[in-house]
Amino acid sequence: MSLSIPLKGRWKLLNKIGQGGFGEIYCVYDLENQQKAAVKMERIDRNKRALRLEIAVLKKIQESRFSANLVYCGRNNEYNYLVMELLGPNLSTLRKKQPQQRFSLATTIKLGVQMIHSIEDIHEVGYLHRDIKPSNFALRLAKNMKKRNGISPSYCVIIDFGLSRKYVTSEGELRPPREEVGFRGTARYASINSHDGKELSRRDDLWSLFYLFIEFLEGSLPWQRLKEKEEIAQVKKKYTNIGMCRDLPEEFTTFYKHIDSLKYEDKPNYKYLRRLLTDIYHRYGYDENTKYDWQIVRDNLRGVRRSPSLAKSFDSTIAMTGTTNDFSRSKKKSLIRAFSKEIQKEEFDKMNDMFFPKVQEKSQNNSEKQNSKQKNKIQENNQNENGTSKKVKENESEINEFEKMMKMINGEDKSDTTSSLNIDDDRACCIIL
Ligand SMILES: Nc1ncnc2c1ncn2[C@@H]1O[C@H](COP(=O)(O)OP(=O)(O)OP(=O)(O)O)[C@@H](O)[C@H]1O
Repeated sequence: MSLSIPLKGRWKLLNKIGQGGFGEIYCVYDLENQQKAAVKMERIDRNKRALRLEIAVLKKIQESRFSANLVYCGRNNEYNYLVMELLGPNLSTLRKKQPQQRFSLATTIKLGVQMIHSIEDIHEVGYLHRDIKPSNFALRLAKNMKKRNGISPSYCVIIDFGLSRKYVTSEGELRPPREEVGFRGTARYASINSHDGKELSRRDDLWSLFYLFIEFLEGSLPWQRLKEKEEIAQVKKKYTNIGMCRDLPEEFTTFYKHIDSLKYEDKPNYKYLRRLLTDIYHRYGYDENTKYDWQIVRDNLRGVRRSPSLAKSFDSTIAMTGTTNDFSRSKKKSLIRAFSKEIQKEEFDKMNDMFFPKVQEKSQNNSEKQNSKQKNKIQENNQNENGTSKKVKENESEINEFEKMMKMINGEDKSDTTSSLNIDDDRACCIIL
């Protein structure tokens, strides 16, 4: 596609930053506010479309600190597109850059608590994500960390709602499970229920998160090298908590047991799961100064060259956070004990609240202001963007639905909500290994 013509005369395409099964992600330059943003593009002649659903879910979780800011959605002759906040690297890329391709316990826990929050927030608005995996979490850029309405946004953000599904009815009741459904998600992280063709529920997003934790801490999963999803399923079924959590703090076994106890209809105890992680954090003596692995590696590179004493203290820090692979797991644990500070549980709770305050309502005022700003912008350019392509044959009602949603998202139609959209949840499904 041409990179020279700005989308809607406003977003100039700079470079491609991501490619997924459903679309391409570009970094764009916003000529209006001189800021960079990200655009997800989906060809309108594709058979399987996911962007409409993605926009609907992203809109619904805009109140969450764990979502990317939705800026605009539109269509031109070739693409449906979504303009959103530009994020940093995804967690899969970051992990692969770590020594032995694994994260420390501290980093895994800090990210883990945020990931549980983000999953809870999606569930709260009635959707399952159904594709929880490291590349579907990305870091927020430092310049976007400033408070919005007094609330600090999270550092780790959940993305990609192309495989989401509404699990409640419009009355808020749980949808009854279908007898048999096809495989959904990404084979490496999919729950056994998904392999078995069962209807997924809230517990399944947490199963994927559990596999993600193991990969973060161990550097790989036991089925890492397998390509066929049937083979992956066989190996997954052999691994119980004993095999998976053997070398990990006992709380991971408790985590496993909790999600294993959940039935289709059960609501997971998100708070309890977060608590299990923060208990480990507390016990190992990590505190608010404990850095993410990528920050340590960066500082380490700077510091070691400058001063030997600083280098020594970095060695201690690295031992505590487990970013080096020169230490065995037990050596790391004993070093952590040696360095750990005795902090009180109450203090830790305070610290946890400070890091991960509860999601609060953003002020109505602000979103109204945003809506009216966007409304003005869309009115200026409406003529060019809303026409349907003569070259591409499309289903009329689908176009109408997308445009209806565009109007609502971009602030032109305030009477509507995404829940009234007729989105066929499973149309976008595909098997991704
Ligand atoms: N807002 C963003 N800012 C920066 N990078 C992003 C953004 N959104 C997505 N990306 C990058 O693009 C990659 C692919 O994005 P996404 O998962 O949304 O696409 P997808 O087509 O649904 O992918 P998949 O088929 O893997 O599920 C992400 O892993 C991330 O690295």
